Amino acid sequence: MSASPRVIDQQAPSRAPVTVTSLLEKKHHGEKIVMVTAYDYPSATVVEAAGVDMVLVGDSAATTVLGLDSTVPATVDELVMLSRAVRRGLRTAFLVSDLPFGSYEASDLEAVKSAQRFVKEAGAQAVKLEGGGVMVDRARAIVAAGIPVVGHLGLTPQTATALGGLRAQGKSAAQATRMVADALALQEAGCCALVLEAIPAAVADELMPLLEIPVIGIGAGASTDGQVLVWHDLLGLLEGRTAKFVKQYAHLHGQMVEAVRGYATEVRQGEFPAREHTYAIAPEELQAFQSSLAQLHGHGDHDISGYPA
Ligand SMILES: Nc1nc(=O)c2c([nH]1)NC[C@@H]1CN(c3ccc(C(=O)N[C@@H](CCC(=O)O)C(=O)O)cc3)CN21
Ligand SMILES: CC(C)C(=O)C(=O)O
Ligand SMILES: [Mg+2]
Repeated sequence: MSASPRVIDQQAPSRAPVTVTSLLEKKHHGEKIVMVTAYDYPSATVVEAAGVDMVLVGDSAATTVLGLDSTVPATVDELVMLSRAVRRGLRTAFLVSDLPFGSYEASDLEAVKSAQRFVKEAGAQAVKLEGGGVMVDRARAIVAAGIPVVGHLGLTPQTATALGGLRAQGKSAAQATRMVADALALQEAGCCALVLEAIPAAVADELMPLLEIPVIGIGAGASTDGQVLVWHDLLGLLEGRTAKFVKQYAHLHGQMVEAVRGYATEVRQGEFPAREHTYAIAPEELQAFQSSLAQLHGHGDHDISGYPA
């Protein structure tokens, strides 16, 4: 085989790369923005082929890919590795990487250093960080370093312990009012977009007219400029219950179990591999090989080809 180009490189480019500017244009034209998470090369090629606008390498990788029970343990090294793989599968979609818990909160310097790793090592086009308050300063520092930042308010899973669990946020007037202040502050700090997670739709409805940057919702109702879902959730790749905001567009877990069961059954019954999955050797080469084996061992009649003639 010659050095074969990646599958996606063989497709004719069908649209220009998504940029911060084109996302803003989409908002202004009232076109919904589609975002989805991806964590590796194959998932990236799928979301690219499906034409999504933004791809998030979420710290949800901790729960969806690594099997942990929260996003807190995710590290920059892990998310950089996954982001690099996703980058290789994208051509036009806009790549955002989550800054994991503990990689940006302590200082502006720490935040900028972490964000730079995603840009330099993985080719991320933006980073996302969770929270308002002092995190607005972290966002501003990263923007000042020339890296686009996506904010994230509402249910912020990295600080779920402080929020009293993975619970919808902004359900009190006080909380909702603070969220508006944080959203405006993140916008003022230069964020290029904002994610709103698990808040009442009516709160998002009130927030939308106040914001000029694209707002991507997950469990924030239908009025946001776009939606984001987790890859495993939308495809039904994991067993068990999902959050209220999840819609499953497929149930691939069951299909995958069936496929692997089929494989196991065929191996056990000797049906796989069949002849078409096996390599042939020229009869004269096989004969010569068997003769040399016979010489090595001093007697003949071995058939070690493994397959009946
Ligand atoms: N697969 C997956 N999808 C996600 O969206 C996701 C992750 N994993 N892991 C990291 C965080 C955790 N997230 C979650 C997880 C669970 C709920 C959940 O079950 N929420 C309750 C809220 C109940 C309440 O507010 O009282 C729900 O029923 O929706 C919400 C967000 C979002 N992120
Ligand atoms: C759910 C999205 C917004 C996220 O932050 C993640 O997947 O980590
Ligand atoms: Mg996240």
